[in-house]
Amino acid sequence: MDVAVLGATGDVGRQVCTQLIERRVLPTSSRLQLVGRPGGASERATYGLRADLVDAYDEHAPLIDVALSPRDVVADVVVMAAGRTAPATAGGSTDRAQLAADNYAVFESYARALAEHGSGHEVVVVVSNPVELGVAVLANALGRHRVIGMGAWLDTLRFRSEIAVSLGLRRHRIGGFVVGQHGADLVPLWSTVRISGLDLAERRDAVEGLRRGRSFETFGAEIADAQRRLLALAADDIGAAFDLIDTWPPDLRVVARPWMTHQSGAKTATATASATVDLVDTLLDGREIVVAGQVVLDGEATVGGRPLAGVLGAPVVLGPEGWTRVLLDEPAPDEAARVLRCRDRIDEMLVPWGLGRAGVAT
Ligand SMILES: NC(=O)c1ccc[n+]([C@@H]2O[C@H](COP(=O)([O-])OP(=O)(O)OC[C@H]3O[C@@H](n4cnc5c(N)ncnc54)[C@H](O)[C@@H]3O)[C@@H](O)[C@H]2O)c1
Repeated sequence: MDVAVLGATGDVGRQVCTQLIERRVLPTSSRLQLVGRPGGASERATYGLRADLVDAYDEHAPLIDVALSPRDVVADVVVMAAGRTAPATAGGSTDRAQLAADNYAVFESYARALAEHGSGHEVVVVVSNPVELGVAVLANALGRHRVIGMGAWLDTLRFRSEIAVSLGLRRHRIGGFVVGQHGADLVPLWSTVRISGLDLAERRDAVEGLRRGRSFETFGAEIADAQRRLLALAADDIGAAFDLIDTWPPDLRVVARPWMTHQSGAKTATATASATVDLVDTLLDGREIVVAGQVVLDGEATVGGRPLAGVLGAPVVLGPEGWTRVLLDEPAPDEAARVLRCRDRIDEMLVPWGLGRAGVAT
């Protein structure tokens, strides 16, 4: 099985390539295709990255080659990590509408090329932001079951980690999913949280303690306030900003910590790549595993009694040919209301591209 990484020399792309080899997800008989842009710095760095990876991992590296045109992408799994990112500076614009305008052309060029020249079976893992736009564009061209955005899986892993830290447990003892839109508009589903070793009543007590009497009715305002406070603090003392995050409840930390990490200049490339490689590993493995991901829904799940359609992060079964089933039970009322608002905001973002709920091909 072969993997292509689009935007291989970017911060995320480079980490994805490194972790694919380092974690031995790709056997030596497979091929890793590094995809860059022709001409200039990208072309030079793509060849350079190939040489560096071979230098580092010669004994167990897969075959590594370079492609510089969307039509030359050949792989079973394609990781879309190309395109612009929000500036990694304190107060830098995180305007997803502007990102959408910038990255639409990148999504579209690869979607068209894969539809025309691909095998018809590639599965695409979308990392580039806005993840929801990337998923909509690629699903429209390739079919919705072959495209999954990794943002909801990364958010899910972060939610589990933050709960684990608060309870003094390891992450693998925590279950539960984050759905919705990647970024500040995510929906951590407390109703899906499971804690191994705790019965129903103990779990309910633990979750109530962690939520500190809050509901999602005020979550949007809490996030905006948290970001304002962090920006003010980070200007003089970034350490104090991270310390402040530690005092907040887990669902707020899930949004605030990666936001601050990106704004600190470090970006979130390592964790993003790790969650992406998890999904690639699952796709290559041949087994079906429940993950969360941004997918194009067509009424497979209902929330608040309404069938969900369009792009949304949701728990899905992922296997070698893409995602199949959606495993989303009716959430709690405040969660359902936030999911529906979030779905509407994604839809608004997609409408200018003709990819709102009404325009998404299924
Ligand atoms: N989903 C997530 O959780 C998550 C987390 C972090 C970053 N991201 C997103 O991932 C994307 C990459 O982030 P980054 O930090 O690596 O950015 P980066 O600027 O470091 O790298 C982007 C790379 O894309 C390449 N590129 C641009 N257009 C291309 C094209 N048409 N073909 C091939 N390559 C092209 C650039 O040359 C560059 O190497 C961004 O959209 C960012 O917002 C997503």
